[in-house]
Amino acid sequence: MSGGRDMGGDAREDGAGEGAPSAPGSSGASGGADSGAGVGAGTEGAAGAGGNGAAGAGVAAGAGVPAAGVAAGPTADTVTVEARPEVRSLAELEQRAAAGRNGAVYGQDSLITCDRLVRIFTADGVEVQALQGLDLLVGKGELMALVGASGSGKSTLLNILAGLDVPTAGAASVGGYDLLAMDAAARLRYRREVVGFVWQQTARNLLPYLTAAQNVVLPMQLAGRSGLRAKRQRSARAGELLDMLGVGYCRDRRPGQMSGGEQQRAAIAVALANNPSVILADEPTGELDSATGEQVFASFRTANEELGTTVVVVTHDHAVSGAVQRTVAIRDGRTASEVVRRTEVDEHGQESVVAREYATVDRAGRLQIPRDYTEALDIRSRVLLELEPDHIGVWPDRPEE
Ligand SMILES: Nc1ncnc2c1ncn2[C@@H]1O[C@H](COP(=O)(O)OP(=O)(O)OP(=O)(O)O)[C@@H](O)[C@H]1O
Repeated sequence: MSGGRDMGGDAREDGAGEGAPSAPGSSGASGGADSGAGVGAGTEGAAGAGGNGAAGAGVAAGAGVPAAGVAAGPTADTVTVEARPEVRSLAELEQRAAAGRNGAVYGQDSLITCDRLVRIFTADGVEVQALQGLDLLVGKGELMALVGASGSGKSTLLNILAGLDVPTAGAASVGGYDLLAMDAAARLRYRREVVGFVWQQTARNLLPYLTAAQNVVLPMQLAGRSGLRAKRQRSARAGELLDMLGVGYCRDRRPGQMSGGEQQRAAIAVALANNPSVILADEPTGELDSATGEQVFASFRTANEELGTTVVVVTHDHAVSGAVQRTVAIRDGRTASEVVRRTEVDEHGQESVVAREYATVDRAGRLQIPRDYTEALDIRSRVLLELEPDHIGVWPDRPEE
């Protein structure tokens, strides 16, 4: 992981600045002791910064062409800070356009790519913009969470990724499937073979008149071949999946004979039945007590670690959002910030998990400054930007003293 905006050593697990305000500038990551809301882009991600004479020039955002541009790199996690050079000639313009065309395609190495995704609902003549140009990349094998306030667009996004809903505009792909261009047959294949889904309501995940094993076999039957050998293989796979998730003893029980946690773990086995690339889960621990929720989350982790399945969980559960490698916060239909956790080993060999919060820079170069930061420094409509060799300073727009 390179670049990104280190918003403080202690990440706020609720993400998106939606939790309790934290003191801005406490990270010590920005330049200058009196820098206020200085934004310290990590030095790794600042390649190319300060490459021309524009560095260090104070610029009032919104007042003409800024001298310093912040542009998203090839992935949402890679932030390239570049000074915007003056255009000198037509030849240079052409050269830059060609470089753009030949550059890395956004999300080309990701399993899930959402590019400026828009979803507008119309109800009773009123338009609701549930997704407002959302960018998101998820790598193969990731275990990540989506968080955000109620109504921020999480379920809308998950339904699109599940192939249950179609975006109004933008682009979205999962495992090479273009979610806007699939015909009915491709959509069915996608939902059977590429994604698995776990809902919050336990009753929605399992058919009540089938045993746990029969529930796991069902998607394989729908997708698979007939014949005795295939039947035995399906049954064996159902048993293996239930065993792997710690609910093998429930294989002959119907949902009504299982606890909520057991049902959710069996539901994960159902979602895994056809060996999907990704499992999407919407509040899978929402109806469970914390101890049971932890067991269910452990099953997602097992699926991720043992089978390499990518897992995307929408959650309000802090135990879940705090335990994944990456937590992306959605605010007002856009990705706003993310917390990335890494295990670091100190000089005594002691391991600890270090969480850092990053602000998202979207494809147009827009950066959302968390509300508690802007409020703390009374930042309103504009800020001063200063491009330094290894970071960008963001300054409140105060009248000259
Ligand atoms: N089918 C629909 N018709 C009209 N508006 C909708 C529809 N589905 C969602 N919305 C609206 O879109 C916005 C985003 O809703 P969404 O369910 O995605 O939010 P959410 O972040 O999942 O919220 P929660 O955490 O409460 O589940 C909300 O304003 C919601 O009212």
